[in-house]
Amino acid sequence: MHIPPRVLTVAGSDSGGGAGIQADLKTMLALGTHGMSVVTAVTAQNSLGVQGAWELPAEAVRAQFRSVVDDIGVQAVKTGMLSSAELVETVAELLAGLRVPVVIDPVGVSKHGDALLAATALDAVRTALLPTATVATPNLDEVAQLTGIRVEEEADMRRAAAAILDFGPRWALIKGGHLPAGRGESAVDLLTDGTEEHWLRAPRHDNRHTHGTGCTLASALAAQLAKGDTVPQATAAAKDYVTGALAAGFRLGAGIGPVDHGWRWNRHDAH
Ligand SMILES: Nc1ncnc2c1ncn2[C@@H]1O[C@H](COP(=O)(O)OP(=O)(O)O)[C@@H](O)[C@H]1O
Ligand SMILES: Cc1ncc(COP(=O)(O)OP(=O)(O)O)c(N)n1
Repeated sequence: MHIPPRVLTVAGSDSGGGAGIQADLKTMLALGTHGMSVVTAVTAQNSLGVQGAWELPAEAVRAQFRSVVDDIGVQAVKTGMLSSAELVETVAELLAGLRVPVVIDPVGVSKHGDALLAATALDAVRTALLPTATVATPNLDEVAQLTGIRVEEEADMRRAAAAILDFGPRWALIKGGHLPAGRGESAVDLLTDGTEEHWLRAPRHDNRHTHGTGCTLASALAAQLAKGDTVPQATAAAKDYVTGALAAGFRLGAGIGPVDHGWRWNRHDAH
């Protein structure tokens, strides 16, 4: 009997299905793993933005985590929207007791500019959550929030990675999706543990339907780690998956549509 590797996401729900828990579980399935979830918050969200958000009690987060870990077991974990300092501290404490790869996506603000993490939680992210990470995957806005460093060109990404590594994750993956791009430029991310450096480049797609890129990349990375990849191998495979999903992103609603998590099976001709 084939038993797929088990991957856990600890994140918020996106009612529109493009980001958050929904993106994570679709990604985990697409990459041949069994996805499981600890829901931290529920958002009313669609292609136009976040219309509301409700956090779950810390006790509910702890109970979901224990139910999954103590019975089913996990081979990798990914975290996303954690909402408040209390939930960041709760999740950090739970992760500290695990001996599996952990991908921390320090989600701060959605693509539409809606806050998904309280400003008062940033210290807990720096001091409690990031030290539990095998890989931390901030985008450039999250780098600025956490370190004060404004990345304006590729060369700044090295300094940003060093500042993120100072908080204690084993690897930093600095996502360059928000870099101002010239025509024909690539979408570049930097993975480093302070010794090795891997620059990941992919064709930049001029597609506005990019909702969920960050969640998708971090979940793909966790799924690949659960399957036994090294961090550089897992990151390369995750980058390939998110690039394909983004290229196939499609229009839904009146705003920014989602990436296509089923792009390896589906075909969308009209964007
Ligand atoms: N227009 C694009 N074309 C190709 N890849 C992109 C594009 N925008 C972002 N990416 C890639 O998507 C992944 C997520 O990056 P980013 O958008 O920066 O994160 P977030 O969704 O957390 O803001 C990264 O690998 C990044 O390089
Ligand atoms: C519930 C929830 N979690 C995380 C996000 C942010 O997702 P991300 O993949 O960074 O995508 P964008 O929001 O930037 O499109 C979210 N929106 N909702």
